[in-house]
Order: sequence, then C-alpha cells, then structure tokens
Amino acid sequence: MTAFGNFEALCDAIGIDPPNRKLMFLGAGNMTMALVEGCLKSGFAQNHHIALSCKTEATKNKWKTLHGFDVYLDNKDMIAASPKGILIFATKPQTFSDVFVALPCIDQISLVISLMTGISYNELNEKLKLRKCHCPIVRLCPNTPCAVGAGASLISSAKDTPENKLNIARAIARSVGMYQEVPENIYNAAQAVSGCGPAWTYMFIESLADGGVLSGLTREQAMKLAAQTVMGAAKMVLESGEHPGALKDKVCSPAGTTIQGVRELEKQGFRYGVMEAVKAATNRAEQLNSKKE
Ligand SMILES: NC(=O)C1=CN([C@@H]2O[C@H](COP(=O)(O)OP(=O)(O)OC[C@H]3O[C@@H](n4cnc5c(N)ncnc54)[C@H](OP(=O)(O)O)[C@@H]3O)[C@@H](O)[C@H]2O)C=CC1
Ligand SMILES: O=C(O)[C@@H]1CCC=N1
Repeated sequence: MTAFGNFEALCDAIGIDPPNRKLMFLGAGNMTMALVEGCLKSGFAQNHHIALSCKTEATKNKWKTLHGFDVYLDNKDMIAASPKGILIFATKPQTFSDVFVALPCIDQISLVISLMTGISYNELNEKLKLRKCHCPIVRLCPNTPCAVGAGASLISSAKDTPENKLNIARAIARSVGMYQEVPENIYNAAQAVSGCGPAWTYMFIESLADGGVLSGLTREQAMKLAAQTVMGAAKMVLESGEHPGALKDKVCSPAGTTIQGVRELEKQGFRYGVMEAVKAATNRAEQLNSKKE
C-alpha cells in the first residue's frame, strides 16, 4: 500500500472498470520479475492484477508455475483481454522495433509505462500514435532491488500528464522503494546511477568478499559481512545526512588500516573507474534511442 492507495483505488479514481484493472507487462524478464514481486509483496497489487507476455514457452511456464498469472505468447491476445488496462513496455530496447511492428491498435489503453532504457518519450509517442494510442506515456526506470522493497526508481513524463494517471506510475514505484521524478534530459544519466548501479554494487560486494576469502575468511562469512557492510554504509548516507567523504573520514584512523586501503583503491583508479562506468552507461542509453543493436 502506498500514500497513493492500492491499484484498485487508483483504477477507481480514473474510472478503469474491474475487467480492465490489469498491469500488462509486455516482456517478462528480470526487471518485470523484480517489479512484480515488489508490487505483490507490498500489497499494492494482487495476482489477478498482473498479465504478462513473453517470447518463449519456458518463460511462460515459469510464470504460470510461480504465480499462476495470465501469461501470453502473443501481445495482441494480452491486450485484447484488457484493452483499457495499463500497458507496460518491458522488453529490451533493442526489441522495441519488432514489438512495435506486431502491435495492434491500442486506442483504448489507459496509460502506457515504458521501462525501456534509451527509448525517448518522443520516439515512443511518435510510434504509439501510429497505433492510435493517445493516452499518457510515462517513462519509469526501476531497479532490481524493487524485488525486496528497496528500489530506487525514476519517473519522467510530459508536463501535461494528468496527475491521476501519473499517480499510477508513482504508486508502483513507491510501493517497491523510493523514486525521483526527473526531466528527460538527465534520465539517461540517472538510469546509469540507479538502474545500472546495482550491478556494480554487487561487483563491489563480491570483490570485498573475495578480499576476505583471500585473507582467510570462509566465503559465507565474507559474503554476509560484505553485503551487510554495504547496506549499513548506504543507510548511514541516507539517514545521517552526512557527506560520504565525512563518513569515510570517521572510519580512517591516522596511520591505521583503512587509509592504507583508500590509498590502494585510489592507486587502482577506483573512483575514476566508477565515474567512467556511469558515463559509459549514459552514453550507451543515448545510443540506444537511435541504434537498435
Ligand atoms: N534489468 C534491469 O536491472 C533493468 C532493466 N530495465 C529495462 O527493462 C527492460 C527489460 O529488461 P530485463 O527485464 O532486464 O530484460 P530480459 O531480457 O530479462 O527480459 C526481456 C523479456 O522480454 C520478452 N520478450 C522478448 N521479445 C518479446 C516480444 N516480442 N513480445 C513480448 N515479450 C518479449 C522476453 O521473453 P522470453 O523470456 O520468453 O525470452 C523476456 O521475458 C529493458 O528495456 C531494460 O532497459 C530498466 C532498469 C533496470
Ligand atoms: O543494462 C541495461 O541496459 C539495463 C538498463 C538498466 C539496467 N539494466
């Protein structure tokens, strides 16, 4: 449940009738799984609110077995079952052209949400108009920690998006963590930080644990210590209001152990490496809008 209410309440507010109260995920991969798990765990939506489409029988069977959702191998069938529902584009951006070509007329859809990295609002708007879609389009970039209610999502929308429809995207994002609304000109950079960031953070956790194993800890000990340490440090940044540099200084004793590690990380280009990763991901998102490979 969120400050915006649950999915039923939001559908009431915009007049979506019960048979159309569906979050239709066009694409049922990693991000859909994280978002759906988070929405169900938080109580924002229930199983019967979810419909999914995918390409392979294997994915279809996985979802059927896990949750018993309505799963479709043809996007047209999913949309035909709830033509006034919420359509969520959740395939890879590289597949958008193929998806679009086979997309039926979607003139009754209440709201389009796109998770696709790099596909701009204008590109979506132009393409979807060709399918007679004139409803609001919202870009939403969740991240995989949404699965455990600790997501950091981004929302970007046109200025004239009606509040009651935008609230559906806000409520989804809020039900699975926190979100920021950002203008589209910084969306790619922001998605690099929060959308891609979990992957690099997992790499850091793994490396921290590897270091522990190198020095004699068991893998299990090292992994738990590393993950809890990253979570604790993140909580300190969010809750103390202190700059991460000041928090770092409180760990570094004069002539102590930590500062030796800081020196080594700087020698290895740690900060530069992370900054370049954000820049590379941002550039790639920009490329994906025009290039489909
Ligand atoms: N993963 C992440 O952390 C994040 C991802 N995103 C964005 O979310 C989107 C999805 O990413 P992710 O979940 O990782 O991707 P995945 O590759 O895990 O999932 C893609 C899904 O799309 C399905 N699919 C492929 N073609 C079609 C089609 N024509 N019709 C219907 N479904 C189709 C696939 O089906 P099948 O399984 O049967 O092959 C699969 O279920 C991307 O646009 C990405 O940019 C945004 C933020 C974070
Ligand atoms: O790697 C990707 O393109 C997607 C988008 C953000 C995270 N994963």
